[in-house]
Amino acid sequence: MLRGLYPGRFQPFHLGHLGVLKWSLEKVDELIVLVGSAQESHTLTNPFTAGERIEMIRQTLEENRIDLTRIMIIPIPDILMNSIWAYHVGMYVPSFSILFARNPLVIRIFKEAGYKTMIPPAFDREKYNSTLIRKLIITNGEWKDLVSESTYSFIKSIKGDERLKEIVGTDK
Ligand SMILES: Nc1ncnc2c1ncn2[C@@H]1O[C@H](COP(=O)(O)OP(=O)(O)OP(=O)(O)O)[C@@H](O)[C@H]1O
Ligand SMILES: NC(=O)c1ccc[n+]([C@@H]2O[C@H](COP(=O)(O)O)[C@@H](O)[C@H]2O)c1
Repeated sequence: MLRGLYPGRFQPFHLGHLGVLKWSLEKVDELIVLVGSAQESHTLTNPFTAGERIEMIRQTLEENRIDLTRIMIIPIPDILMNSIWAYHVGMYVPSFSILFARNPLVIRIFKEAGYKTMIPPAFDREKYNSTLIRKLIITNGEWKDLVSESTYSFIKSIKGDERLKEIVGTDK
């Protein structure tokens, strides 16, 4: 049984993340989606709580009829020491043998810790990136099509868009 790990902040989870997840699931039997920076929320770069991000991911998987028995979604807070981060992660998640990531720091840390790493293709990265989505939310731009229908509805239901705008002070 082959298990993989896909870390990210997922602020918010978008269709590029979904592309990576589907691609990774073709390579392994089970995938751990690691929700990083779990301690963060209510900031410009990290507006959503770990729990909210887990809901977005889970609802998107359900919407896309992805077998949830093959996926674990696990939150993890950051630590101050990059050199031991892979071991810290190893303590929070079931064993895995392949890392899926495009973030160079993450790849480096896990390579040094002896893990096999695979770099997924970029899925329309100019369009599908969370920084752009957060910017569009703040400026009242069109971001609906960059996330799944369930993520869009979920963010609206928790008034996550209003939260983000209030944080940066552009709601007035
Ligand atoms: N469109 C995409 N195609 C392929 N990989 C992606 C895409 N978007 C993000 N990733 C990868 O998914 C992982 C988690 O990404 P992350 O949660 O940081 O999203 P992001 O869109 O890069 O967010 P932000 O803009 O807030 O930094 C990283 O390895 C990142 O490179
Ligand atoms: N020292 C640490 O705690 C450490 C090191 C590298 C990445 N991370 C986390 O892993 C996640 C990586 O995701 P991104 O690719 O979205 O940046 C982030 O939440 C990041 O903070 C944590």
